[in-house]
Amino acid sequence: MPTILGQNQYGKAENRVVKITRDGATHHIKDLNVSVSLSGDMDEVHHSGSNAHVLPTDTTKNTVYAFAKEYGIESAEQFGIHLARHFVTSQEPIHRARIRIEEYAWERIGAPGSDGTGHSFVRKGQETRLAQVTYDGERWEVVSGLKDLTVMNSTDSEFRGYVKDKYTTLEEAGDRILATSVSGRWRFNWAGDERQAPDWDESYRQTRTHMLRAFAETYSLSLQQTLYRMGARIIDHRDEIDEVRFSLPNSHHFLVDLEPFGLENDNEVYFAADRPYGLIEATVLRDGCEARIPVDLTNL
Ligand SMILES: O=c1[nH]c(=O)c2[nH]c(=O)[nH]c2[nH]1
Repeated sequence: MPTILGQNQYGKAENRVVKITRDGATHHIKDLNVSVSLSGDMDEVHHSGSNAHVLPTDTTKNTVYAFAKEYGIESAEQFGIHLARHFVTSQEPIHRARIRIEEYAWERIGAPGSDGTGHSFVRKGQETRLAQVTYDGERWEVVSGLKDLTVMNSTDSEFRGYVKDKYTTLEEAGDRILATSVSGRWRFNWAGDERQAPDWDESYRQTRTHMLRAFAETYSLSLQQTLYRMGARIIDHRDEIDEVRFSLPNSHHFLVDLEPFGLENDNEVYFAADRPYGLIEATVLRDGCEARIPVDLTNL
């Protein structure tokens, strides 16, 4: 049977790179997990086994570490841009590079110069920051995001007025807990001019703040409505972002029946279920813009 080669890509996944920048006794940490994925004129290695076009995955790993020294790590996005540009412009057979980065945040233990050492850190238990940079020699795409940002509203959430059929048992809730672990991605409209690049770190901080403010300040009629407000607030306030997608598990908190113990449960004691969970997912777009973030965020 004749066969043909379909989509293919290769590279070194999950290069763990930690960069310490020493400013006298005050040190700074960048802790990244960098995955390189290259594609292009790679038919021969699959068909005949010729490696003539193959830059070894080992080399792509080495490049990540060398670039941490040569360019430093200003932000995950900037680091990804250096790497993507390098692979596409230095290797003729490579036509497209996709760099995915997870960033783990560290917090100082104490303040440098007062009660801190300047070199002691505790890993932040909150979200993981994400960045993906794709370059094909012409077009850039930068998508940033986060995962595992766990948030809760202990009131100002209800869920009523939904469809009821013969299988519906859910009681309407006028005052419930709304909790989720945010997985979000946002796509920049940056076209590749370094002089017009956003301040990636500041953009991340602001976007995260808008997302959290919208979660906190929305009187929620459903998680779907809260999701839309979170996305719309980002699009409204951040000109550099055209598209936001969220995947929000609805972490259900069920009131426990305390009656068997002769106790009243006045919206105080809940069972936090871990599964199953409602899964609410949607994209919010700037009007006139195209949706390009994949529907399934585990694919990004
Ligand atoms: O915010 C919610 N949206 C739903 O679609 C839904 N479905 C459900 O059972 N509970 C909830 N909550």
